[in-house]
Amino acid sequence: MIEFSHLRKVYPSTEALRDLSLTIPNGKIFGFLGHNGAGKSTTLKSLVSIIEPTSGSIKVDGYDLAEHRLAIKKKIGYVPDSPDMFLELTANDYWDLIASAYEIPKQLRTQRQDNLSRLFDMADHVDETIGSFSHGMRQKVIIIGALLPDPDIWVLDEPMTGLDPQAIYDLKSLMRSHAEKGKTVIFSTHVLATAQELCDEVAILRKGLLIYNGSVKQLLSTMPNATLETIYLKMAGRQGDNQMIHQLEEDEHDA
Ligand SMILES: Nc1ncnc2c1ncn2[C@@H]1O[C@H](COP(=O)(O)OP(=O)(O)OP(=O)(O)O)[C@@H](O)[C@H]1O
Repeated sequence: MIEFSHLRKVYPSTEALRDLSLTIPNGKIFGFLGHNGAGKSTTLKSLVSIIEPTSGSIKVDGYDLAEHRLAIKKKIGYVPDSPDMFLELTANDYWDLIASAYEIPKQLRTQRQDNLSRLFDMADHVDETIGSFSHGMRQKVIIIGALLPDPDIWVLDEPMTGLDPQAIYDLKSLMRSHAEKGKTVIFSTHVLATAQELCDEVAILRKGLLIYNGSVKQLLSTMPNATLETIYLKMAGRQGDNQMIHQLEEDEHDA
């Protein structure tokens, strides 16, 4: 279980998170939704200790993150929002780094790496540099790296961006089966159909504020026949969206 308590993050020009409190249970797929700049990545980066919150606390299985940082980091596999890192390394070099940081026994590492690289169609590319890969292939390298230590907690920041349909399908299956084992899967996405299909619970952020936290089923039951997209746009979207779109269309027409 992960508990965020009164989390705030203030950057020099923005208050990215405003008093965020929520609990993420084990055994569920938990989605963070929100417009660009809403605070999703800031929340996930705080959980994986890439940034330090201005105030508030995070507990993982009852242990305070600030006091047990290293032990908690070892439980987490993280996919950042951009895969453009370590471009000069080969895929295999990158996974080497992860394997040594997480102290994965050699045989286990070989077995998991083989399985994951075959699943994600990367087996023929392990000795090529990450910089030579397409965006989707880079994303696959990062995903394989995050899953290599078989961490209990998956923290995936927009993990499907750039992936091909087969890889999206496979990743969704992996996420579902990880949650079914009672483990934790947290991800952010802008694709509301995916969130509706995959998430047990969601948090919707708007300009750093939590505006909904609860089950997707419950949210859908508030508006019969509506999709998560419709409900989300009513809660987090711009007022008068349709009016603005009509105005744009009219302006185009007049030009
Ligand atoms: N390193 C930083 N320095 C200054 N401001 C930052 C920094 N990182 C994020 N911010 C600001 O914090 C706010 C929240 O950003 P964050 O990346 O958490 O949003 P997000 O919901 O993940 O957005 P997106 O959907 O575009 O990825 C934004 O206003 C952003 O400009």
